[in-house]
Amino acid sequence: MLAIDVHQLRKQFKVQKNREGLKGALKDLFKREHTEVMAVKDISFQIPQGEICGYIGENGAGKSTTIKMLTGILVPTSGKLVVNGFIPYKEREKFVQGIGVVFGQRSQLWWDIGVIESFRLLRKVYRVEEADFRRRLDELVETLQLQELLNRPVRKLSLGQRMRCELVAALLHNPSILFLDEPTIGLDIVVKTEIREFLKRLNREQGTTILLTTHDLQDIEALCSRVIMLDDGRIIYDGGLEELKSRWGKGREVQFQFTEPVALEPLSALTEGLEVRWSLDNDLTAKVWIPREMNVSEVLSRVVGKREISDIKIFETNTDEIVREIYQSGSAEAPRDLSSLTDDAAGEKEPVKAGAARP
Ligand SMILES: Nc1ncnc2c1ncn2[C@@H]1O[C@H](COP(=O)(O)OP(=O)(O)OP(=O)(O)O)[C@@H](O)[C@H]1O
Repeated sequence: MLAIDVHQLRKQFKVQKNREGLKGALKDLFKREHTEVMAVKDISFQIPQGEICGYIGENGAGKSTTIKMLTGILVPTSGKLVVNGFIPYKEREKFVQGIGVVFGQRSQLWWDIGVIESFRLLRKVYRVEEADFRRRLDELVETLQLQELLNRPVRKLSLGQRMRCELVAALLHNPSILFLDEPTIGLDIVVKTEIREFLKRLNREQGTTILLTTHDLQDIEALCSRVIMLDDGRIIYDGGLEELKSRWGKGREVQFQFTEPVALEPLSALTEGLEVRWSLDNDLTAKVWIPREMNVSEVLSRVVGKREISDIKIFETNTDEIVREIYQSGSAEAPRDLSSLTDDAAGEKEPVKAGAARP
């Protein structure tokens, strides 16, 4: 069974227009004018159980709107949507038992009471058996090292501590799908790494499916084998991270650590005739940028043997740059070019009841 199955999903928002001036305001009183904003434009994708998939795109691309539809908070304008075997907005009560949600910017914990009290309340909300709750809580508290925090009120926790508690809150009922919206936002690198490790382990040991929205491409690199990229409400890429890099990556950088001080000119002379770019990090360290189509060994062979080298590191193009590159090439060219990669084959269109956001 698929964890998430989406066909031709669309979300259109009706936005009220404000007319200018007093006259306009008076007219607005009687008859409001509306415009429509199409936040998600007929997207299709399938996510098998046990996958960690990154859902990325610039601000306003439609990520949150999709997640809200997938978690049953918003009703789609049209399209087909099955998550964990349920239609999220229709079968909400049964549906939420099987999913966990963490919104990095919002908390599902009660601000003024001890963390453990929030967990106990959530146990009741999700109707988890006491024994199961205890077992699960012990496990999570141990892995995320929350022992000392359990009796503190949430408002007294640091952001990193709070995020770890949010994860526990989202996982107490043992959901098979976890939706994460910017889970590492604002966290320092140590906590980010801890959270990534925890998510990897959760996926490996329990087979939890994870859909992850993030602006932090390190999250994607660390966790996701697949990336869905959204631009202006449409999917412009759906595929492997490696494939994304090889299609759009702009080359590699090799860093040399020399045993004796070096300067730019003699280094450039070594690679004369090759389209590479040298830069110095410090006296002993230099980097050379190599275009993707060139073989790294071509450059290495020119340098090794001529200079004494104590260390070599090869850096792949950073995904951040790739994404920027795709955006810059614009939604006009990129989607056409990438359409063969997206799983956007015209699925049957099955309109569902349009409606407003649920409270
Ligand atoms: N309730 C709403 N009413 C009207 N327009 C909306 C509503 N929610 C979102 N939009 C619009 O839909 C588009 C997509 O917004 P959405 O929040 O899904 O983007 P996003 O990719 O999550 O962006 P971000 O990274 O900034 O969170 C935007 O143009 C936004 O202004």
